[in-house]
Amino acid sequence: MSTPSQAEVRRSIAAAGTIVVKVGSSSLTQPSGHLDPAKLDALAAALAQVRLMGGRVVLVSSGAIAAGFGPLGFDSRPADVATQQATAAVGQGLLMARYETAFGRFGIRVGQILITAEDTIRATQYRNVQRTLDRLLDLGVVPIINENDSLASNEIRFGDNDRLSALIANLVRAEALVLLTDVDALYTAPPSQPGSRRVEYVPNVIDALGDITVSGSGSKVGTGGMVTKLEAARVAAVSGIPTVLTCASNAGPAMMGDPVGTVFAPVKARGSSRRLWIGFAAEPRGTIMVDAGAAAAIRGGRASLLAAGALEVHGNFSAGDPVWVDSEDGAHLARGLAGFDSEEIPQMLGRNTAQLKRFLGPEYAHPLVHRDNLVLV
Ligand SMILES: Nc1ncnc2c1ncn2[C@@H]1O[C@H](COP(=O)(O)OP(=O)(O)O)[C@@H](O)[C@H]1O
Ligand SMILES: N[C@@H](CCC(=O)OP(=O)(O)O)C(=O)O
Repeated sequence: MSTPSQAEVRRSIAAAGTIVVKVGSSSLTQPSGHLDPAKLDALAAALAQVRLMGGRVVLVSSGAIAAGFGPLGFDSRPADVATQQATAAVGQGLLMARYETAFGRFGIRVGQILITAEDTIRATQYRNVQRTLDRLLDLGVVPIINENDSLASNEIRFGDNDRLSALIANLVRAEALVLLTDVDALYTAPPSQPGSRRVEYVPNVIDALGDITVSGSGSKVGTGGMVTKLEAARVAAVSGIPTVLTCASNAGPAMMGDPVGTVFAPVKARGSSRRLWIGFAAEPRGTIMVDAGAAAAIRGGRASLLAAGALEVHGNFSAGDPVWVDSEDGAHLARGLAGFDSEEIPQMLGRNTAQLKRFLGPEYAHPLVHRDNLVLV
């Protein structure tokens, strides 16, 4: 695929039929950290324009914790996980009530979907989310998605919504991803650093990562900072989706293809969404180390990981969890979804299918990771 010009990428964003917009907590809050209804109303108005012109719009919105801590009597965002989860349970309803009113002014309905990283990697859940989103969009609804903070486990969670928004863009086959934050663009270094310059166009986000200094959140309420936004732009780019990153007040112009913020070109034609999901959705829970023969087969791209080629297993995971597949020298070869619990695997290591069937039973005569659930890294 040849690299498009900046103008071409911006035009493709303006022409997008389906668009995923992610807004961070920092764009929805006052300096105190509390939710700012005026900012939320302005965002809803910009998205409503696109919807009313026939666009299919999905909003991934953070802000549940920001919306909840004031009403609960806290001065700032709580630091411990249990209180954050309780605060999100209170704030999510308040956030949705605000969105309902704001979009209602334009006669637009909204629908809430809360997602945990854990349930998005299961095939059935993945298909359920996809089906529900497709139907909501067919009905003209603006789906509003957030991580299910109250239920997310500490070990497996998105934390920020940046990567989640890129996965959702892939899931709904969006033609554009818009990341709205509290800075107007990506800079060559954190904007507080003297000499940092705005980056207008990133033709290849993978190559660009080495030239840009990024840091975590600059605000009291955001979590991921630029690191997770670049990761989201990368996930979108490898799914064939262009991204524009800018501040929330630029949402309208960004979606119209105006020269605001930073635009990232797609680097690949559209790929399989389920495989991408496996590759990026959640942190692996463990590692299966393989011998040289299995490593070569996996690098070839068509092979399942069989127990015969596996040497060691590390970590504590259940069947269906994401795992690394590593070579003997510790290099990551692939990510995949394990076919067995970690404690079942040691007795299977090095055994071929006939041996597995004979010694352990027919239920063990299956790959440790099936090729449909394996993504090279
Ligand atoms: N190279 C960079 N260019 C722009 N912003 C950066 C860069 N590195 C770090 N940042 C910081 O990232 C912040 C945005 O991330 P974050 O606070 O997590 O926002 P959000 O709540 O929108 O997810 C900015 O306010 C900025 O301070
Ligand atoms: N899901 C959390 C998002 C946490 C957060 O701060 O995310 P972000 O502002 O996107 O970095 C919430 O709604 O509060």
